[in-house]
Amino acid sequence: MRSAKDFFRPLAVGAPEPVREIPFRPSRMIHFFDPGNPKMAAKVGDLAAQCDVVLGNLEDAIRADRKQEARDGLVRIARATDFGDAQLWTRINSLDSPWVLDDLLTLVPEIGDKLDVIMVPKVEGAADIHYVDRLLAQLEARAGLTRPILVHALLETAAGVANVEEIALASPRMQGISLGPADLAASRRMKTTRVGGGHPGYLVRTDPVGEDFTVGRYTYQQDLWHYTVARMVDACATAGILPYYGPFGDIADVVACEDQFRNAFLLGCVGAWSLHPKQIAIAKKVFSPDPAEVAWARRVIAEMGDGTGAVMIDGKMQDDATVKQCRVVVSLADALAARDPELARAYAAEENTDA
Ligand SMILES: CC(=O)SCCNC(=O)CCNC(=O)[C@H](O)C(C)(C)COP(=O)(O)OP(=O)(O)OC[C@H]1O[C@@H](n2cnc3c(N)ncnc32)[C@H](O)[C@@H]1OP(=O)(O)O
Ligand SMILES: CC(=O)C(=O)O
Ligand SMILES: [Mg+2]
Repeated sequence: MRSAKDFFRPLAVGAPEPVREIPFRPSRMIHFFDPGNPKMAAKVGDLAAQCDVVLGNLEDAIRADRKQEARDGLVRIARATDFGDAQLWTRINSLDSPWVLDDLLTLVPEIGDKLDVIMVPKVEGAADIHYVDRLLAQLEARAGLTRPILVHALLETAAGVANVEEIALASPRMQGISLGPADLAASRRMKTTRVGGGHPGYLVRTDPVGEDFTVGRYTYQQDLWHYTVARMVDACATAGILPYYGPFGDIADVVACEDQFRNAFLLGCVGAWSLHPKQIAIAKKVFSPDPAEVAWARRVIAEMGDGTGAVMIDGKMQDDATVKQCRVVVSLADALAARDPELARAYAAEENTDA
């Protein structure tokens, strides 16, 4: 581990200064596209207008014989597209794969000035981030980049979860972490065959009511991802970086997707992945605080004055700690409204109703 005083020094001569704080940029949905798929490539401009983040995926879901096509496609798209306020991210291949070196050696010099964040899959510990950190610094210096490319880790191995705190703190480049439930399930030897979401077999059951154990008992399905998401959120909050739920693979089930995203939102995540255009609106809805909640939070802040002491509002006790929660909601709402005029109008309309 680097000493505290060296932490913010560039890792290569001529590399840009590391950032001291991760900028909060709206990232409610990280929309995945295959840059080698002409149909998807043609939609990237439109997707950038609707999404906070568009991500050119080079890793899983891109066939081995199409890796180069995807990489070349991403270079073309990045150069040709005006992304407006949207961020451009990529997911490179895993560090043990035969493709990752070409990914980095191509993308940083060719489009390093357009890439905001590089997502690194299957991160197992701080050493993986340190490797990418140094290599990026060398490549940035050679390419003459003036802004560091940030790094996002994908939490999808048992070792990664065991080391999530050190991963989050590994470098000033660390922008955030996403849950990767599919690979994580395999790594943990979970007995599921899904990409995220719950499982009807993972449940608790009420006690028996008589001698027959089969009657009169209710079951409640539990969230398979609660522990990991909560741990990831704590690691990210401690490190000052951003946590995300990952993908929900049952594209048709828009209802369960919304539930899974909302659990993550309530636990502290700032966004989730959209794998299909249908999931963009779900993420936008879920990860934008509800207008009524925002109006309530503003009221609590206003009525609490300097933020200390205790008051009753509509029968509910408010004190310093509820004001802090309300500030989280309001500052997120303000940041999102600054980028999303439709949301700004919804917040303003709710304020006017309330007044
Ligand atoms: C576990 C993990 O690692 S998750 C991350 C890796 N996986 C991914 O990135 C998957 C990304 N998504 C996809 O590849 C696709 O959405 C699939 C394969 C799941 C489904 O694709 P399709 O069968 O084509 O879906 P569908 O027929 O509903 O598509 C409707 C339209 O949306 C387009 N579309 C589908 N997904 C996307 C996308 N992610 N981005 C942009 N356009 C898309 C299709 O090209 C199609 O376009 P068209 O109307 O011009 O023909
Ligand atoms: C997101 C991802 O890569 C996974 O779930 O494996
Ligand atoms: Mg994966």
